[in-house]
Amino acid sequence: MHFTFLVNPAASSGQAVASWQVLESYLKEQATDYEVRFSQRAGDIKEWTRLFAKYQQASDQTLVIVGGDGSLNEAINGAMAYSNANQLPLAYIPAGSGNDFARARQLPTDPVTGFKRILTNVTAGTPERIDIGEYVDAIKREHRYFVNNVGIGFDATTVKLANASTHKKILNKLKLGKLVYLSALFKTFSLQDTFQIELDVNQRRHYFNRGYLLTLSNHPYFGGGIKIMPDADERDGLIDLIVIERPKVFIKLFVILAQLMRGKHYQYKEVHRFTAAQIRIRTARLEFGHADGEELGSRAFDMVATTQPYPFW
Ligand SMILES: Nc1ncnc2c1ncn2[C@@H]1O[C@H](COP(=O)(O)OP(=O)(O)OP(=O)(O)O)[C@@H](O)[C@H]1O
Repeated sequence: MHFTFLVNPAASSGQAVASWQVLESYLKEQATDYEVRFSQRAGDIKEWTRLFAKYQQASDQTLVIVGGDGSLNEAINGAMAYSNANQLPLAYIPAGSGNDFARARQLPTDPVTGFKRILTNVTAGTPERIDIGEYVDAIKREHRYFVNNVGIGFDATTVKLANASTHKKILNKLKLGKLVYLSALFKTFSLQDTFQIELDVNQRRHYFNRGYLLTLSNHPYFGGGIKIMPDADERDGLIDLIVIERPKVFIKLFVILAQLMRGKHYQYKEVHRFTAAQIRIRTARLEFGHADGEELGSRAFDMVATTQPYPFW
């Protein structure tokens, strides 16, 4: 049994390297047959996974991604770029700052415990099938997969501002990464405007004039541990969507967001929740978007989103 580790040394502002070092000592101690590659830049993990899926599917080699949600997103997009028919099971050890995918699957954060679990599943030959999201955007002619969420509006603007933060690296090193998002969040309140949304769900069309936050998801979590859709199920083969409109009275927005943190936001008329096999989303004006925390830029969207099960060790 041979393991190939793809490590993103930039994940969690460099802290992923420490996770890898802990794991590597264990691998050496156990005389595990392994090799490791460190990504040099964004895109490496996607390309390496694509090549791995292409050339090594039949062998007893296991690919293990060590990084955050963005690294896993790259791996899925790489694996799916090669083949839809014969999916390459992926193993994943969370070492990012948000780690929402790991949270949803209750994966251990300790890399050695995580690896032991992977080893057990690989030995038994039983990968677990978990939904991954997929969308096709007609405006950008874009086809992408995501492991957690796609966001348009509020959360995407927060991602954009947090990534642009000049203090991100330092605060992450001090384990104060949440402050970056908190400060970006406050800026978003002053910057984010409302936008029109048109949805097609189960042969019905829905219009929202005061769209503020739109999140598509495979599971309950977004934004590094916030349960935005507590009832979303990552194994039901359905895609989950929430739209929050900005209330006419601005202060109510804070009430809704505060209730969101307690999982009690569905009661408000500004909160709209959908689950379906397929959802079409159209927005008219330019809005920021993100997929698994990776920026999609500022654009109008016309996307059809679905899910499909994917094998993970
Ligand atoms: N060597 C590298 N240098 C810089 N960026 C890289 C490198 N390798 C990969 N990346 C990019 O780093 C970004 C962040 O990675 P990732 O999402 O895994 O970590 P994170 O942001 O700390 O975790 P999370 O998404 O769980 O919060 C991704 O966009 C990925 O493409």
